[in-house]
Amino acid sequence: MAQSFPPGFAHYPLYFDPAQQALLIEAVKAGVKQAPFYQPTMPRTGTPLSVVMSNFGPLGWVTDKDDGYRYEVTHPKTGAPWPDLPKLLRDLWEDVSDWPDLPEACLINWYRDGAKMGLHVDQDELDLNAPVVSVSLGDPALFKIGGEKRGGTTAGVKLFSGDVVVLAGSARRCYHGVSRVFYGESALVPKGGRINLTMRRVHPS
Ligand SMILES: O=C(O)CCC(=O)C(=O)O
Ligand SMILES: [Fe+2]
Repeated sequence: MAQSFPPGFAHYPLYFDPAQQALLIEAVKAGVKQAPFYQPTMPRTGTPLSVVMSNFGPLGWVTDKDDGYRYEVTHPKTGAPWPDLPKLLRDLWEDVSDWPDLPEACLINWYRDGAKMGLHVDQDELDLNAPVVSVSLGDPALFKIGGEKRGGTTAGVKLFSGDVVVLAGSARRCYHGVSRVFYGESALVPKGGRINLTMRRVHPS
């Protein structure tokens, strides 16, 4: 049977060409010079996530043992504001989001060897109507998306460097995750692996 993706899910293969991907990597390198990757941990248990993270934008998504999932205006380790959202990402949002306001946060996930992301719903935002727009760079990954309730079947798509995914409508409230990264297949990310950039609105427009 054909896989079924929820309404509002969109995949734009190779939205960014290799030259634009290289520019995005330069922007990430500059960003993490100002706001270094840090090791996020799960609420309560303190278990480390397998990705390391940073953010662009006025708000950054962070998590740690004591205070859990939340948005912060400053980096949890340096206390400095997050770097500005790069123009290429702003332009992408304006092109594909169909939303009147710019995103407030852009999470930078770095998947190194063996990293993945369990099924979850992005739900720390005060408005779940604005879409989530995400960019894949570097190694390919298997992205899974199911329904609005936990459990049940998922559909899967292999995301390659330069691909963009939009979660709007129902898909915005659906469980999704990254079940594996094909580590070492791309040479784009200087220290290897996959970079994912996920833009979100936090406050209602
Ligand atoms: O890495 C991806 O493609 C998905 C990331 C994600 O779902 C998230 O950061 O909430
Ligand atoms: Fe997510």
